[in-house]
Amino acid sequence: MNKLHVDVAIIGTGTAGLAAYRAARAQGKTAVVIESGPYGTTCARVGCMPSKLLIAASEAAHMLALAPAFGVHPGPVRIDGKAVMARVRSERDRFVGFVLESVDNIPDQDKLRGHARFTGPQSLQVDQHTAIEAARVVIASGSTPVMLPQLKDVGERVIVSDAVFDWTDLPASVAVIGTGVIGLELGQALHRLGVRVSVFARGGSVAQLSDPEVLHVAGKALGRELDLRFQQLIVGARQENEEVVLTTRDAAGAERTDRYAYVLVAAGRTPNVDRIGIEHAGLELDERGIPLFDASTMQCGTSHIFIAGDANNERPVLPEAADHGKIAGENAGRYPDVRPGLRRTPLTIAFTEPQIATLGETYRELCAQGKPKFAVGKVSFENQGRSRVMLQNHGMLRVYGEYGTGRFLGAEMIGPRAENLGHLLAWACQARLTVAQMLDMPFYHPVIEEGVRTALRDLALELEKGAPRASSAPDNTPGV
Ligand SMILES: Cc1cc2nc3c(=O)[nH]c(=O)nc-3n(C[C@H](O)[C@H](O)[C@H](O)COP(=O)(O)OP(=O)(O)OC[C@H]3O[C@@H](n4cnc5c(N)ncnc54)[C@H](O)[C@@H]3O)c2cc1C
Ligand SMILES: NC(=O)c1ccc[n+]([C@@H]2O[C@H](COP(=O)([O-])OP(=O)(O)OC[C@H]3O[C@@H](n4cnc5c(N)ncnc54)[C@H](O)[C@@H]3O)[C@@H](O)[C@H]2O)c1
Repeated sequence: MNKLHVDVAIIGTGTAGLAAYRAARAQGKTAVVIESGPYGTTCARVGCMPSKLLIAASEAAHMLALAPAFGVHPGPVRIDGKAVMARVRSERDRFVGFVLESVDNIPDQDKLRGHARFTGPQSLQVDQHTAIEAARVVIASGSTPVMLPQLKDVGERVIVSDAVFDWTDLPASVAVIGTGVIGLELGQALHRLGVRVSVFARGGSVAQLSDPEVLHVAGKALGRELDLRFQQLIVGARQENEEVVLTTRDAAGAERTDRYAYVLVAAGRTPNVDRIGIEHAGLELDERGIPLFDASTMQCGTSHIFIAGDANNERPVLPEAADHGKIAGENAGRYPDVRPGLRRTPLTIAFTEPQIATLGETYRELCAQGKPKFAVGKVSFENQGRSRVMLQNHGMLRVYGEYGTGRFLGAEMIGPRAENLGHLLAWACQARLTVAQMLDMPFYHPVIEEGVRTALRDLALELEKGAPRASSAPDNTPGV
C-alpha cells in the first residue's frame, strides 16, 4: 500500500472537486484529487451539456412544426435520428475535451485514480493501493440517479439519463418515469424529435415548481403536447426482446399496460455519501446520511471536513457546485480560519418549452415562514403582446414581495424565455430591490419583459393593500 501525506484531499473531480482543488492550491497547500469514474464531470459528460444539445435539436424540429401557423410551409420534415445523436455526442465530446485538458494540467502527483473511503477522520483509502493521511478533506463526490426497486432487474432497456447520451440513433418509444427537471427536459425533447413518449408522475409535481397556480398552468402548458400522466403508480415491468412491457396504475386503481423501446427512470438523484465510509469520518449525519454542514462555509460541524456540490444536496445544479467547491477548497486551505463565502440568490431553470424558472425564495419556503407574510402579483402570458407575436403565449409568472418593506422576495414561472426573465429577477432579488425600484427601471416595447412589469404592478397593488388579517388570508399551501 502506498502512503501519502497531504494538506487537502478532495474526493471527486467533478465541477465542485476541480474548483475545490484550484482554491486549496491557491491557498498554498498541497492537495490531491481522487476520482473513481471517468474524468470529464457529470455536467459535460451526461448532464447539462448533452441534454441541452438534444433539446437544441428538438427546438429545430419544433420550429418547423410551428412554421405553418405563421403561414410558412417548410415541406416534408425528416428527422435523421443518427445525425441528431451524432451531433449530441460529438459536441458533448468537445465539451468534455475542455475539462480533460484542465485535468491534464493538474500535476500527476496531485491525481489519484480509484474509489476513496474514509478509514478515520483524517485518513482515506483509495481502492487497495493508497492510504492517505489528510489534514483536511473535501467531499465532492456528486450524486447518482435513483433506480426504482420494481424496475431494477428488468433488463438493459430500463435506463437512467446517462445512457441516453450514448444512443447512436433515436428509439421508437420511451416511457419516462418522473416529472422532475430531467424527465421533462428529456421527455419533451425526445417527443419533439418524433419519439413516442409518455411521461409518468406519481403525484402532480412539475419540475421544481411549488406555487400551486404556476404548477397548474405548467401541467396544462406541457400537457398540450406531451402525453403527461399524473397520479400514476409504476406496478412493474418485464423486458420482452427489445421492448419493455410497463404496467402502471392510475389514482382510480385502473391498470394499464404499454410497450416501449426504453423506460427512462428520472426519479431524482441521491448524493454519493453512502459508499465513502462516512461512518468513519466522525461527523454528525442527517436522516439521509449527509453530514450536517454550514451552507456559508461548507464546513461539516466544526471539523476539518467540507462538503460541496451534489454530494451535499443543498442546490444540486452546476453553478452552485462551482461556488460550493470554491468555498470548500478555500476554507479547507485556510482551516481552522474558516470564512463565509459568496452565496448567490438561488436560481433554477428547466429548459422545457415553455421554460420553467424559480428564483429567490420559493413559494414553499415563504409559506413555511408562516402566513400571511408576503404578497403575490401575477401575469398570464396568454395575452402578453410579444409572446403572442411569437406564438409562445403560454404560461404564468407569480412574483412575491414583502409587506412593509416592499422588497422583492422571489418568483416562480413557466413561460417564454424564462431563462432570461429568471436572471433579470434573480439579479433584482440579490440587489435587494423593492418592487417600486424595479418598476422604475426601463422596459422596452414590445418585449416579454413587459409581462414582468404587469406582474410587478399587480404585486405593488397587493403590497399597498397591506397584509390581510390571519383569518382572511387565502390558503397558501404549496403544490407537490
Ligand atoms: C441530465 C442532467 C442534466 C442537467 N442539467 C443541468 C443544467 O442544465 N444546469 C445545471 O446547472 N445543472 C444541471 N444538471 C446538474 C449538474 O450536472 C450537477 O449539479 C453538477 O454536475 C454536480 O457537480 P458535482 O461536482 O457535485 O458532481 P460530479 O460532476 O458528478 O462529480 C463527482 C465526481 O466524484 C466522483 N466520485 C464519487 N464518489 C467517489 C469516490 N468515493 N472516490 C472517488 N471519486 C468519487 C464521481 O465519479 C464524479 O466524477 C444536470 C444533471 C443531469 C444529470
Ligand atoms: N436544467 C437544470 O438545471 C437541470 C436539468 C436536469 C437535472 N438537473 C438537476 O438534477 C437533479 C435531478 O433531476 P431529476 O429530474 O432526476 O430529479 P427531481 O428531483 O427534479 O425529480 C424527480 C421526479 O421523480 C419523481 N419520483 C421520485 N420518486 C419516485 C417514485 N418512487 N416513483 C415515481 N416517481 C418518482 C418525483 O415525483 C419527481 O417528479 C435536479 O434536482 C436538478 O438539480 C438540473
